[in-house]
Amino acid sequence: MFFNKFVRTAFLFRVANSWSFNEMACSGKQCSELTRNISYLSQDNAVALDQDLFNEYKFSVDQLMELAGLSVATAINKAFPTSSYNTALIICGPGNNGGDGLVAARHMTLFGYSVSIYYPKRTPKPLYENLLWQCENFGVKIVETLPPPNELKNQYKILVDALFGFSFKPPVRDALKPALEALTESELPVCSVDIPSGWDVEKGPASNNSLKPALLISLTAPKLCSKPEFIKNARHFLGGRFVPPELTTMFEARLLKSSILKKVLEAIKDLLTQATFDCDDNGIQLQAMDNSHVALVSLSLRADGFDKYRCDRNISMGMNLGSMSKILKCAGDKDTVTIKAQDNADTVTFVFESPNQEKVSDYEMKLMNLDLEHLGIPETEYSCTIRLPSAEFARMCRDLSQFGESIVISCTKEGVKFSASGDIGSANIKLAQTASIDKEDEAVIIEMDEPVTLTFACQYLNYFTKATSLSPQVQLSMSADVPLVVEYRIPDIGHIRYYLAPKIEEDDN
Ligand SMILES: NC(=O)C1=CN([C@@H]2O[C@H](COP(=O)(O)OP(=O)(O)OC[C@H]3O[C@@H](n4cnc5c(N)ncnc54)[C@H](OP(=O)(O)O)[C@@H]3O)[C@@H](O)[C@H]2O)[C@@H](O)CC1
Ligand SMILES: [K+]
Repeated sequence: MFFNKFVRTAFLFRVANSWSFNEMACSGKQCSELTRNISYLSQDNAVALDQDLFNEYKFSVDQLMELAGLSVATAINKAFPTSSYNTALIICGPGNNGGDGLVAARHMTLFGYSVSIYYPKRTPKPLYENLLWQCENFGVKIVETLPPPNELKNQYKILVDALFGFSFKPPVRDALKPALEALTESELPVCSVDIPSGWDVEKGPASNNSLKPALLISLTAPKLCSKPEFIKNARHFLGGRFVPPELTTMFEARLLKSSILKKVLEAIKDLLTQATFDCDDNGIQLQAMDNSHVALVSLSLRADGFDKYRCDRNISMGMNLGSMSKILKCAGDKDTVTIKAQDNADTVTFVFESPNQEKVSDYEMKLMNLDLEHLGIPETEYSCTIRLPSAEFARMCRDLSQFGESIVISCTKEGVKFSASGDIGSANIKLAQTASIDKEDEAVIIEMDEPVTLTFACQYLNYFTKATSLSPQVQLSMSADVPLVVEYRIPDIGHIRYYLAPKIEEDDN
């Protein structure tokens, strides 16, 4: 009993079926596996993956077939339980799809079904001969002659279609036509293994008369013909847990402290509703104008700052930052966070793991197609750079914004002055360079080639200070007539920089 339960969870992932969605959704780990596997394979890809499993990953055919057949039996038992569907006829073809059917027959017998097999074109190889031998010894009945399709329902409650898999090339040859007709014309629910027989592996059913399965169990990965527009209302499972994770994931970035990513999001989400994360071998970059096109945000997270980083191909992921922030709020501060994406995927997955792996949760987020142009940021020599404690800067910006909408930053050899004025009066805060630097985080350091005085909108400076918790220090770089740069260095991993153009003093004329 326990074993049965175990194998069900271990080998079966549901792809698209409303009926036990909640069960899957709350079972943490399985959901991440589920999303990782949902990309559709062409016929060539399916054959290539098959070869990789044998050649690169050293699986044997009977190993894969056993796992495939077990997941088929498990899916059938879920969708068509023995309480209502106790008799099954499995129609087996000459290839490996038929072999999956022979394995499923044995497991279905153990699940309590009364199983018969129709196996018209037997392949004289020890693998198939042994599987058939095992079936016979497990009490599976071998049907030599098929009754007419309309009589099948007098003897069986379900049919299992293990006739053709991904190597089928239409049209079906005469010798196997009766087997296919039984599947298409019986009016019994049909459970198709990997590919509904007779369908084009990529283009789906050829006509309205093609097989309409009630259940499809994709093996390894769904093929193009299993897209929802083809399988319509059929229940759809993904079976066969033998795909090595590295085959399906092409981007993976892991941080032991999710808090860094949470803080990064806090630092940008009020300025940007959406942004593209550009990932390559060197790390993750984000560059975007704020929603009102006044400020520019530039984020850089180096690959070596992550605890694990892998990016097989450059990938740009457009994300809604509000949604991403909601997801990151679900992570505990001590959780590790892993961001994962598949090749050409339209989703990204966030996995949070508690310190002892007692709790693992994953969240899948839809990616967006953002057509955002990249703005080159020129390397600039600045007339002044001011480093000061980030909390001090945040407090000054907040305090001064009570007085007016703008802050004037004036850097001279005496120090730096932040001023604001408005209806209630005016305010000036002067900071001098720290005399001795005992505590670097608390130091004020001013480097000045030429004095500069510029005016900036308070509102934006206040947005920038949302990055305060990322770094104990902030650096302001200023030159006449170029945007101010407000930079927070994120320890050991990168930086976030905000660029803000100075306000032009209004001319009296
Ligand atoms: N890792 C994986 O990927 C795994 C794959 N697995 C399973 O293997 C399946 C693929 O197996 P496969 O390659 O043996 O091909 P499959 O489709 O069963 O049969 C080909 C046979 O059909 C015949 N035939 C073809 N066209 C025909 C026609 N028009 N009319 C009549 N006959 C026709 C063809 O004959 P031939 O043309 O060679 O004379 C040949 O004998 C896959 O779908 C999955 O179920 C799992 O077991 C484990 C993991
Ligand atoms: K099939």
